[in-house]
Amino acid sequence: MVPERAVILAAGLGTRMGGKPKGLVRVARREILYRTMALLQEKGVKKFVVVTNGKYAPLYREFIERYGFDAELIINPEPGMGNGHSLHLARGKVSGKFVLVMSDHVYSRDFIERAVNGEGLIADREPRWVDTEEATKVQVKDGKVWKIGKGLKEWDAVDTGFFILDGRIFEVTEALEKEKNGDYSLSEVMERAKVPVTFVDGLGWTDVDTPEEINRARRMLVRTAVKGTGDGFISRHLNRRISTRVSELLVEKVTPNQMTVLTFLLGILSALATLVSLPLAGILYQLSSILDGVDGELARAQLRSSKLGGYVDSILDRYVDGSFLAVLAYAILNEPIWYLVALLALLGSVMVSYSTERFRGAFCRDAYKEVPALRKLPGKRDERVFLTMLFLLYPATLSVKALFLTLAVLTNFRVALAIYFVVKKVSRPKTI
Ligand SMILES: Nc1ccn([C@@H]2O[C@H](COP(=O)(O)OP(=O)(O)OP(=O)(O)O)[C@@H](O)[C@H]2O)c(=O)n1
Ligand SMILES: O=P([O-])([O-])O[C@@H]1[C@@H](O)[C@H](O)[C@@H](O)[C@H](O)[C@@H]1O
Ligand SMILES: [Mg+2]
Repeated sequence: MVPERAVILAAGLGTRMGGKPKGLVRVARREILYRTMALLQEKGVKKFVVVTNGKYAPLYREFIERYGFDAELIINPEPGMGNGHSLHLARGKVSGKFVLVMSDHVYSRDFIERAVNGEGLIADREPRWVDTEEATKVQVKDGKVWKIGKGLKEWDAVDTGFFILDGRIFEVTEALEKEKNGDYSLSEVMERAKVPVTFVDGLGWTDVDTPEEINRARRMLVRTAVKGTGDGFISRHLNRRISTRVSELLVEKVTPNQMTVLTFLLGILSALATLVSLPLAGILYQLSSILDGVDGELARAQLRSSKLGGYVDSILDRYVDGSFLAVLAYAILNEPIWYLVALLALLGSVMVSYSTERFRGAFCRDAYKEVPALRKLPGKRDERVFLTMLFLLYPATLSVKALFLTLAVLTNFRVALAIYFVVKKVSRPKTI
């Protein structure tokens, strides 16, 4: 059960960041704290307690009001003390289980979806986006924190700055308040409390302490924004390597919808280019296919995914494919039988997408997740576009006819197999 409360430690002065509230630093066009609070809210957290300092309180208050978060601000009058004291100040504001997070950590959706179901300190045994030299490291014994700190020589995992705790933690902070006169770190609290450790390994999260680490956080968000299923062979092994780098360059400047329109226009340009130069048309078509992945990456990295955006993007892709094949047939073919083949290629290209989208309409599920066999079938859009480019690099009527014949057979055979696999899956008892 996901806790309904979350405490956010945001009382630090951000000196390594040039003296600014790190939770309000924007990465991929969103404040760090917006992303964390919005994703936690999506998972069921209803109320937030933000512990900040007197200098940054007005800025956090404006931020909370602007986005309408149900959040209470607590002022830590001594931000120069350890952040364990900041946690202690939240005592009495939360009861039962609660989430505790750092304001300067950037978490991907996948990470939060896993972490909110954990217990105790969420630790990563395969940290991909932090400098382990700088990170807080944890030695785990019997499933609990045994030792914790940045200087550990031997360690089992890295502290992700994400915790699922309960009221008992304040017994430990109470004791440390007296022993340390209020100056102690969160790490000391966790080591004293011997909190349980939950491993969430290898997912997207990072700690932002310096301006350089903003770039690392941006790269993490984009690289982990690649959609899970549905990518074809060319997309997985070629297109995504390029599109994610383009997304990194654009993620602070371009919205997903702007990218959708740009990619559509490039696709239409590639169709018109078939009237001028087949090799150029093929290359532009492949370029538009690569960039077609950017709008989705931007949307997921910027937390701006929308059903409407995906809907429009899918329809525009069909028009690009239809226009390209139609203009290519008009430019090169002149025999009725080959117009028929071109028509079958165009129909098949649209039906590949329709067959999986109709599955979603009928069963409200993702076809590639429900019927894994579909992922192995060749003929997805990224593969078709790449194949088209290859055929058009040799600009001859024969290669165009061979292309249309290949697409007509490939796409319609794939649709037939898709129907077979779906029928097989649905007719099996207790499947969908
Ligand atoms: N007295 C403090 C010190 C830090 N923090 C919080 O604990 C997290 C980790 O601390 P750190 O990365 O050190 O943040 P800053 O102290 O702001 O950074 P700096 O050390 O560069 O000043 C941050 O979310 C920070 O806001 C806190 O709540 N109370
Ligand atoms: O590096 P930093 O942000 O100053 O230190 C932080 C620690 O104060 C915190 O206890 C831990 O949970 C975070 O992961 C991070 O390591
Ligand atoms: Mg930090």
